[in-house]
Amino acid sequence: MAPHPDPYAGEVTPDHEISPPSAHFGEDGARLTYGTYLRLAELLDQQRLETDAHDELLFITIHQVYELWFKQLLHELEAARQAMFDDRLWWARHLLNRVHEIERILIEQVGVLETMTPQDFLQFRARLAPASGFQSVQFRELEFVSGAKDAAFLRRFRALTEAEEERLLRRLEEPTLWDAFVAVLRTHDLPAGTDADISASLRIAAHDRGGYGDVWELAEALMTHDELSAGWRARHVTMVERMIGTKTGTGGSSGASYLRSRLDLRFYPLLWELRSWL
Ligand code: HEM
Ligand SMILES: N[C@@H](CC(=O)c1ccccc1NC=O)C(=O)O
Repeated sequence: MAPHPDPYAGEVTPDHEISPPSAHFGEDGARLTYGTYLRLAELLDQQRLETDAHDELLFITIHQVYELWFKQLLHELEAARQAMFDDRLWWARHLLNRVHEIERILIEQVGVLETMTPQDFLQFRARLAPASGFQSVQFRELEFVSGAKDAAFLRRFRALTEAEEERLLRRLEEPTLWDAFVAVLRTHDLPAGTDADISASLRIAAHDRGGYGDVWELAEALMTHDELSAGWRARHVTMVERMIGTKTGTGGSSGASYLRSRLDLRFYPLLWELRSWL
């Protein structure tokens, strides 16, 4: 058999194949480019350093990437909540699986920031106060939507804009993922009037996966969201201890010991308790 010729061997792609002069697929308006679609001029102009410390760009970039993912997580969790109210359990699970993958990235990403040494961080740390991750509105929104509503955080925020305060107040009013899950139990004729009812219903679903497989898998997906959130808190605090030891935080808290006090937070305690009774 004749050897298969490489059609591109030794050839340079002609210019007309790189930039066709005529409109191609979907190019009618020819309005968008990579940069305009993604708003790169704006995005890449948002890293404004307070000092000339080398590592400050990394510090800002990491936080901005976190906030972009937080925005995406809120988008997915809102849709997952609606899917549960609509009893579209496959869609809720699909979205929660995406949430889990993003959350794994958020944990993994801590390692990038940890390549910064404490002494390099100290070159610009003092300039950050009183700013702190404590003031991340989207982080608190994620906690509220997930089920850990705590109005006390609104009072502890410094200098919330009106829009941010409105967003947090709305999150305090609207249903949580747990409320939506309880609605799913009811839709599937499982009692959910009290915590005791819910626990009993969870046991029924756990032991009858033929009958309640979708409900069980959804409970497990919420459990994974809870576990990964706890994982991020644990990863964050070990990084904090490595970076600043027992120093107080720029946000005015006791620092690592405040963060340690939040490690036991669980969004869905009934799902965790269930394990003891299976
Ligand atoms: C050098 C790296 C970091 C250090 C030393 C650090 C330190 C701290 C400290 C001490 C606190 C307690 C509040 C206070 O400042 O008094 C805190 C809270 C917080 N930090 Fe960080 N942090 C770091 C990186 C990050 C990153 C990359 C994020 C990602 C968004 C983040 C998000 C948060 C959040 C959301 C809180 C509030 C936690 C809560 O109230 O449960 N931090 N951080
Ligand atoms: N709270 C940190 C400083 C810090 O990490 C930070 C400062 C400004 C904006 C976001 C931050 N990230 C997490 O707390 C500290 O006490 O060193």
